[in-house]
Amino acid sequence: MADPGHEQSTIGVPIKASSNAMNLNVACSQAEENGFSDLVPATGTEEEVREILQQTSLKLVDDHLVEFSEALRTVAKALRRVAEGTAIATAEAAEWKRKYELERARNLQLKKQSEGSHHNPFNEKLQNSPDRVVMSGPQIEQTEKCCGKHGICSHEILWDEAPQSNSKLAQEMADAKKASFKLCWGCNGEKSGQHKHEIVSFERGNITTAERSSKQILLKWESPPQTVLILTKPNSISVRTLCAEMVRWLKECKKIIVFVEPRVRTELLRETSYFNFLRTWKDDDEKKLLHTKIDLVVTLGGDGTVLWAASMFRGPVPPLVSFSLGSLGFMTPFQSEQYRDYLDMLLKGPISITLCHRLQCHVVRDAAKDELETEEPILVLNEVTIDRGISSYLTYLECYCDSSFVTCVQGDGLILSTTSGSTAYSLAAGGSMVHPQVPGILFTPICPHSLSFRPLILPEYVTLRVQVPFNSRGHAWASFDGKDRKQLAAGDALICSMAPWPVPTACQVDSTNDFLRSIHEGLHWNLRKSQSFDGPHDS
Ligand SMILES: NC(=O)c1ccc[n+]([C@@H]2O[C@H](COP(=O)([O-])OP(=O)(O)OC[C@H]3O[C@@H](n4cnc5c(N)ncnc54)[C@H](O)[C@@H]3O)[C@@H](O)[C@H]2O)c1
Ligand SMILES: Nc1ncnc2c1ncn2[C@@H]1O[C@H](COP(=O)(O)OP(=O)(O)OP(=O)(O)O)[C@@H](O)[C@H]1O
Repeated sequence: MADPGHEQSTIGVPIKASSNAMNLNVACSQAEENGFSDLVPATGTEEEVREILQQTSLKLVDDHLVEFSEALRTVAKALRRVAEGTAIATAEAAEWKRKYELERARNLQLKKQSEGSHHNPFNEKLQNSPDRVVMSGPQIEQTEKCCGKHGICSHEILWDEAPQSNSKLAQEMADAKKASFKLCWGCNGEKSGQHKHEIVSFERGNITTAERSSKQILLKWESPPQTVLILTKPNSISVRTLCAEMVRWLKECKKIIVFVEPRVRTELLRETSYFNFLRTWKDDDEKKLLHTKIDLVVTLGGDGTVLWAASMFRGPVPPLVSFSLGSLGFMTPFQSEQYRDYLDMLLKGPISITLCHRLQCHVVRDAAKDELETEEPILVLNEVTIDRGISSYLTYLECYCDSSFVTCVQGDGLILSTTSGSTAYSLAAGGSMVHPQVPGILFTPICPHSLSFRPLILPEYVTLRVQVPFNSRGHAWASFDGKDRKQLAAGDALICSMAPWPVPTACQVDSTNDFLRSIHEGLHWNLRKSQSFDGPHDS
């Protein structure tokens, strides 16, 4: 009798059994092809093999579907990024074109005004030269230097026609006529109005760069400062004592309105009710408006207090004066013992300042439907670190710079640092020390598991994107100036670019002198005993 579970074929073979056996063979070979051969026992019964194959084939289907949907998601995101990038680039190019046309129109007008009445130094030089070239076509002219007030200085004054002359040089010049060109801005060069000054000018076809980093800046008060915010390192008796003394002096000798943190006000009031005049804020909304009231911020503590002060301002930051009451004090150039003299000087002005750039960081969760759906931006003065946190696996981070793939970080993590943060964690991870006025973003790996991964310094206008890919074994953790750890799961990304609000920090002397003094005194840079004169010499 036939097995009730099996139909009979016309030749009396149980169909299901035979097809099952066939399927089994096919499935076995498929499993082997897919690298699951070790799962199929060599001496297993048919039932055991079938069970394993059912599990593996289901697992395979599931895995393939997951992989496929992840791949689709990645492609969709990449397409969206490309589309956004193109839109931004097109808008920027249009804006530059508009500025260029305006500038050109202005130049033509200037040329008309000055024609006939104006000696062109360039032409004069040519006329006096032995190989005199008689210029024809549009006159080459020196326009007044326009520095940023009118947007880009794009005086494109190329001569369109060949100079006419019988001289040999003129003939050679005519033969080697310089091709005209145009420079277009296709990246985030002027994103969010960060770059108000001209970047590149091209006069007579020569590309000339304007200075990108600012020279020493002086801050001059137009009206006397009236409000000072004092921020202090917590749990330090010497800091609290100095704070109380400084508050009294500012109020009584300088008639200054003093703000302190709510914690500090409570502490001081516990000592005496004299400090009732101290101002503070009640909630986050009031705190957000501080920059509209405060003329000068004073910090009493170490570098951590400077970072704390910067983190309080999520937009513009008032000028910051840091008194050293910490151990290292890389960013605290003023000695607290002479605070009266320094404050006297600073309240009068002018103040030599360093604009310490900050990075603006956005976390984009994979769950977000839209790339623009980010969490509140976080501003850092030193760096944002993406590391493996408590995970014991290597971090696996995909990094992009604008739309270009940079690398995959496989190691303990990655530091994206400002130049003023270059002497902090980035330095410890092997990054360069960079003068704080150099505009740039440091890209420093932490313990990379690779012999060839060297730190990079990228230009300040780029946008960096660090993504935890779906095939990462562990999560990553982002921390901001060493604080506020945030977990980044597979698919999450951190987007980082230069923030438009630097921290204007008062210098003791100037930014270069302060920087060099800090690396010598704080970090003992290149400390070595001098070679003695005593010994062999070049004859
Ligand atoms: N391995 C490391 O060197 C390491 C590890 C973690 C954090 N950090 C740094 O600590 C910073 C947080 O500082 P904190 O005071 O809140 O923590 P903290 O008390 O742990 O101080 C870390 C040290 O870094 C110094 N520092 C901070 N900013 C600096 C800068 N721009 N240049 C030179 N030295 C600097 C501080 O003076 C302090 O000695 C982070 O932003 C990070 O740069 C460094
Ligand atoms: N006003 C504040 N409120 C809360 N925390 C603060 C404040 N000021 C500083 N901190 C935190 O206190 C810690 C120690 O401060 P800070 O780094 O200034 O002192 P330090 O460690 O003695 O000095 P240094 O960093 O020069 O060694 C830092 O982590 C900082 O973030």
